[in-house]
Amino acid sequence: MSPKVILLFSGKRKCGKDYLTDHLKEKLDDLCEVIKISQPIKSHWAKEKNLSLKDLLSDGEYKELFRLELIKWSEEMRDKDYGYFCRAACQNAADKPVWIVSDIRRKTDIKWFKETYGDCSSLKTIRLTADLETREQRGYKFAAGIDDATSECDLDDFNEWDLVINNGKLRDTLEQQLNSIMTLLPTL
Ligand SMILES: Nc1ncnc2c1ncn2[C@@H]1O[C@H](COP(=O)(O)OP(=O)(O)OP(=O)(O)O)[C@@H](O)[C@H]1O
Repeated sequence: MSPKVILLFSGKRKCGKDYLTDHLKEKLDDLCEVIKISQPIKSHWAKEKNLSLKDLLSDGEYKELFRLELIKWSEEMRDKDYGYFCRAACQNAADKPVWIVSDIRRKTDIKWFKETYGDCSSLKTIRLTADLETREQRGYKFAAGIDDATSECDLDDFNEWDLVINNGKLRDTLEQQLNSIMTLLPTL
């Protein structure tokens, strides 16, 4: 069964995607399922390449050895099938009225969700923003090849968000931020 509402969250590194979606999860509790598109990438790759997922996920030389290849492989998969990782992430998601997708990165991610669930679910897109100084205080440091790549920048010029939430300086309280998200939900 499809969820009633799918909330698609996006934002630059260290803007607080995990922070806000974790708190939203606490608030909605059993009504929701949190989905991370990035999660299946490594497990799919490990399976495809017959590698140990444990070794791949540990912070060792093994991971470094394959990092570039992993990025290249995931780009190739996306070129062939832009819904590949979205589909993989949703495949095992629990049957809950609300899905919180915490890390959309591309216009094609939004396109895939609209095509796949748009007829039966209400889709809402939410952009989290935070000023550079705040993000840096949270540990962000520009990395060439990552922060200037498509996966971090493709949604920078998307401007059809249902809701934009400031999570930097002069942000609302957490409760106000969560309430603004709740206004997007129908009565569940
Ligand atoms: N509104 C907030 N109040 C206090 N701390 C916050 C707030 N938002 C985020 N943080 C903190 O900032 C840090 C970065 O946030 P978080 O990990 O949620 O960012 P992210 O967007 O998921 O980052 P990444 O894209 O790198 O995974 C965390 O330690 C988090 O607890």
